[in-house]
Amino acid sequence: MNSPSPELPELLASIRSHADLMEIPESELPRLAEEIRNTLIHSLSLTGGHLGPNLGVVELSIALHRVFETPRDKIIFDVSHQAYVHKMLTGRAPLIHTIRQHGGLSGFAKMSESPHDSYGAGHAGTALSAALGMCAARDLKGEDYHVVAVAGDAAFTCGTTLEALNNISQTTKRYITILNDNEWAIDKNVGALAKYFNSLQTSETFSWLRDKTASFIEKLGGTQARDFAFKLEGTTKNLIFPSLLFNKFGLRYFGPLDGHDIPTLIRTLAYIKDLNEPVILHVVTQKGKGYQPALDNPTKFHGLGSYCVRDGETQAAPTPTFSHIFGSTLVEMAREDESITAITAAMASGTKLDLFKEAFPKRYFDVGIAEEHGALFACGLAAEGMKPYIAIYSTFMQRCIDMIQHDAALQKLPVRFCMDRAGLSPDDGPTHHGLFDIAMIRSIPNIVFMQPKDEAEFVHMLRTMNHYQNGPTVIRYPRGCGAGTPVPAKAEILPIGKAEVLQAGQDVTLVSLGTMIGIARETASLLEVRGYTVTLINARFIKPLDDECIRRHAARSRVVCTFEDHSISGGFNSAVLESLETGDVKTPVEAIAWPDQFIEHGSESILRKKYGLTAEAALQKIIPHLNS
Ligand SMILES: Cc1ncc(C[n+]2csc(CCOP(=O)(O)OP(=O)(O)O)c2C)c(N)n1
Ligand SMILES: CC(=O)[C@@H](O)[C@H](O)COP(=O)(O)O
Ligand SMILES: [Mg+2]
Repeated sequence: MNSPSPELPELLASIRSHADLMEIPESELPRLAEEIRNTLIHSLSLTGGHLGPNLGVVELSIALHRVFETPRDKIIFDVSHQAYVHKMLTGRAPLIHTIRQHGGLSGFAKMSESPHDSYGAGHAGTALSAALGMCAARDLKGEDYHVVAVAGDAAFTCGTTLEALNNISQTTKRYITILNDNEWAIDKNVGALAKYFNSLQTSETFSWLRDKTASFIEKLGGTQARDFAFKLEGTTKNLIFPSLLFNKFGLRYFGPLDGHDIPTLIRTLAYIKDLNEPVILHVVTQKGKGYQPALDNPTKFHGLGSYCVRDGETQAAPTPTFSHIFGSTLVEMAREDESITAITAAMASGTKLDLFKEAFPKRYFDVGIAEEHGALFACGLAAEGMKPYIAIYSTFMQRCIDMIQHDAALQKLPVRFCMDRAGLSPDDGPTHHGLFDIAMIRSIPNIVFMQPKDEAEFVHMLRTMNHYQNGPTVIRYPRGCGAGTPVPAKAEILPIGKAEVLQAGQDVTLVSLGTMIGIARETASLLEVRGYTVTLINARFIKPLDDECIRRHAARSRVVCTFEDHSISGGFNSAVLESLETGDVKTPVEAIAWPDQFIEHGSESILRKKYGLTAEAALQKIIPHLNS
């Protein structure tokens, strides 16, 4: 990615190091904040990205970088989708126009991108634990740098965050957590803690504090700031006892503070920086601050593609996506089947379970960013005769492997695991690609595991899942649309473990999984124009694999080629190889799959070409076997 860097506004352009940031008079920092906001709004209108979360942390990021000095001090962002401002303040403002573009900046903190990114992420609930490990390392090495974990309110719905909280005070005396509370996950945040945080914000005391703080703190500095911080803590402790919960975890609580008030943030951070006890600072921010369309629609502006700066309008994306079909099919099935329930782990919009929520609010559960809990909750529902459908992106389902194995499969509980975003998540990149789930799941006994070749087959598979009661079923499907096959009026129940033979030939057997059927079909055509005859199998089931069908066709071909949107390591190709070996079929096997490495971010077409997930690449692999 080497498009020229657009000109940056004056103050932002002047920051190449921490010293440059410190040169800017404090009175000019609000202007810097405005410059950063404008740059974000304009730059992301072209590239897309996580606009709302970043607009919300502009002042907080400035204050953090005024008080702490990275890379010596460590700032660890939870998810790190809100780290764009941090990137801009650590020498990467001239590259902000490359964010999420192939070869450009990552949309997340990334250790290999900059020494200022002390810890990378993409999944939620990692910051507090990783920061605690860093504190322990610092203490053991006898060093004295600061470690700050910055986590959103929804990160406090993650089990790992609560597990870290439970451990902090027994591990270190110097630990700083910032709770960035904007009341939103991607959709509205849920759960008891969200309610609790919210009650603090709306309390009269916080309004009083908000009014008083700004004028009061401006007059302060040095020891007066210290006094103020004590007052702030004392006031909130006495009046609305927000500190109670965190005190029980051994953390000293400060806040809630207005997270857009730079002087207050700087004074408070400077005060808590050297405390010899673990601290949590609760700041209240507005997701999307400074841009009306983002304030009006926090869910849309959490993360989006390109948009029009004037009104925030985006180009309509092609529909129906697999997620849409999932959401609407589930609603239809639930009209006839009252035992159907739906569970999301804070991804109602992304998975389109928002359709189900609207139709059947009582049978819909948003558990927060708590995939493991969601999966166990689904097991409980299934154990009591309900039909739970839990929709989770492939990358986040990684957290549920234990629940799928130990709880659902071992006990043959008919939980329906619906795995969206299986395959590439192009702009998010390696933290989000769903390229490992087959390897993780196919070794689990008692599982039915499938992937549809197109939209119509997806509906049949969802119906098949609903019918199947002998154990857990898993279905993987990709981001976006398939071939556009019309959704059938009447869904069929597919025979479990039976592949579909789309055409039969003698020379080559192509075994395709899911929407890779498009590339497999193209490969078949390229072979046919060269005079070869081709068998084309749509596998449908990863488990149970249709051994009989695949072995029979493979045995009479000169070469087999498998196609999957998954890592080569342990995936569908491995399943076919195992099957052929067990069946004593000696035909050579080629694979079109992602290599055994983390795949960077970038557009789908660039990545597929680069890594050879194309019909041309398949042909190159197959032809030598036919010439020999
Ligand atoms: C384990 C996991 N599940 C789901 C997600 C998807 N996700 C990304 S950001 C986000 C909401 C984060 O909300 P919060 O932490 O409050 O930060 P905010 O965006 O509000 O600043 C979710 C659910 C994720 N990144 N990781
Ligand atoms: C940061 C995060 O995890 C989500 O916001 C993710 O970027 C959403 O991806 P989709 O656009 O595929 O829903
Ligand atoms: Mg939030």
